Amino acid sequence: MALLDLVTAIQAHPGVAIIFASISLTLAWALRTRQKASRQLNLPFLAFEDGDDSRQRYVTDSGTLFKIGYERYLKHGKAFKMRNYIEELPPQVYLPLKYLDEVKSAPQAKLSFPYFSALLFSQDHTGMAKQTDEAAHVIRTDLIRNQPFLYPGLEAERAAVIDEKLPRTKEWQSVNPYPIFAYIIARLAAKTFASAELSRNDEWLGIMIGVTQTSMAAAHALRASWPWWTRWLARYVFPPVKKVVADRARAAEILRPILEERVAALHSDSEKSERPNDGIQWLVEYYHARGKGARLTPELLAQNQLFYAMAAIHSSTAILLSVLYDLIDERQANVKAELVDEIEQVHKEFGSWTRQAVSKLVKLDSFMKESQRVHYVGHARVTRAAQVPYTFKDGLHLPKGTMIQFLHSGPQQDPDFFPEPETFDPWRFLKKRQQGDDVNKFQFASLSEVETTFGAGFHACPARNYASDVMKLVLVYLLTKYDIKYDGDSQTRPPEMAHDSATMPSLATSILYREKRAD
Ligand code: HEM
Repeated sequence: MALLDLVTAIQAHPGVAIIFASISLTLAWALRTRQKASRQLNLPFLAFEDGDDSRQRYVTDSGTLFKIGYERYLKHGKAFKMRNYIEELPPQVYLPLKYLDEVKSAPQAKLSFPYFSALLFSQDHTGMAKQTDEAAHVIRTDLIRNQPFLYPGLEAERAAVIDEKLPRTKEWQSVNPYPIFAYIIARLAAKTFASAELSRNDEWLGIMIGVTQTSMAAAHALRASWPWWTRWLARYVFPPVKKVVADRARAAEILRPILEERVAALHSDSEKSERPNDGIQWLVEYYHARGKGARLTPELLAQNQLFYAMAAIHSSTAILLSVLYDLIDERQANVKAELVDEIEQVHKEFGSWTRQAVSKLVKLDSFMKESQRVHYVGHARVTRAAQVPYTFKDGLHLPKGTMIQFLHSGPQQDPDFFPEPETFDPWRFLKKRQQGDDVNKFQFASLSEVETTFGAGFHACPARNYASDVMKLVLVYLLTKYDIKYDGDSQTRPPEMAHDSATMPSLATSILYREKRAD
């Protein structure tokens, strides 16, 4: 509308003037609040100083800046901020380790893990499933309580799904591993966190594997083309957002009969021991115990299931693939043979892969941890956003909406924490375990201020021991049943992929596999 038309409309309809004035005032208020907020965040601003400080540089090369930020600020106990390539979000704030304890103990109502995701993924407008308190609670209690009983089922399912996706062949076969591993992990996750029948439902698995990608694509597309005050409309008309909403609705439809059956069984006089032991049941019983049975709708169950899929599938798949890339690297040939020996000895002793048996794979555990130290998946951990203005004990003030995180990658390469950090020492953590007074320390799933693969504090991943063991079960099968190598002349690990603070093992690399031959 041209300016003249606008003036005419305002003269003819005073109501238009009021609406126009309110929108202008709201916009001015929002702008002012944002400017005020950025003034209040009193931290040094880190930027590329070599002539290219473009937005694209932050997408592809943030790792370079993180190294500088670690040496210049974090190592000396100082926080810094840097541009967020998602322009509408506030600057990224990285904190030194001295703030970790305070962040760990800060209540969710102040420094929130789910609120960080809500901002990062524009969850209010894309329909992406948000984390609920009960989703985390159930993993923290029921998964941990039931974990030892899950191993026989997981061991069998792992063999079935790997045999299906990597059929035994005498000749080398070339495959792109990421989608295959994502399917394997998704099926095991569905068996644990949903139900046995859903772990064999390919439509369900497709939605669960796809949800992270479709949700992130929707957030990017929405932010690129929709001003924030129009985004509430997107779920009705914008295809990328409609896809997220449709998948969520379809997941709820698939769940409806299963939920009805589970709720009916609770009201029958069936024995508790006859009921399934899986994530759907844990959630159904969680609600039932609180007298909220009627409120666990298929939609809410779908939300929790989609959240589990986002938490479980790509994190495990990326680490699994990353560890495999190190295992088949020609520089680790002797180490691989030692790991196979360990696996065979433990299997001989235990006969099956119980939780206790898996815990005896101490060399594999050390190798996985060193692999993640050197080839970590993602730079940032312990991500939180300030739900209210928050001031640390030393006076550092975070305005409401500030997104904070710790630089997981910094300490991994720091000789003060890990001597000769550039050397890949497969037994680095095994030696630390043997030298220390506590053999439970320095394991793949351990937590400490520099062991932050699984976060820190109350919100640290409650499924970390489960996830670590599932990856081991898959690796044990791959190492003992298959020969695997890179497809191509080079038999060394390909470089990582990077996007903003995310890092991933190469997704473009192919591997060759065949049925294992006796050497
Ligand atoms: C290797 C695989 C995995 C990695 C690397 C991983 C990593 C993480 C990290 C970094 C956090 C945030 C912790 C923090 O900020 O302090 C987290 C939280 C969480 N993860 Fe995992 N995770 C993995 C697998 C899983 C699996 C299989 C599940 C099962 C559903 C799961 C469920 C959760 C839940 C429920 C939370 C939120 C906890 C809370 O807010 O209290 N994760 N995970």
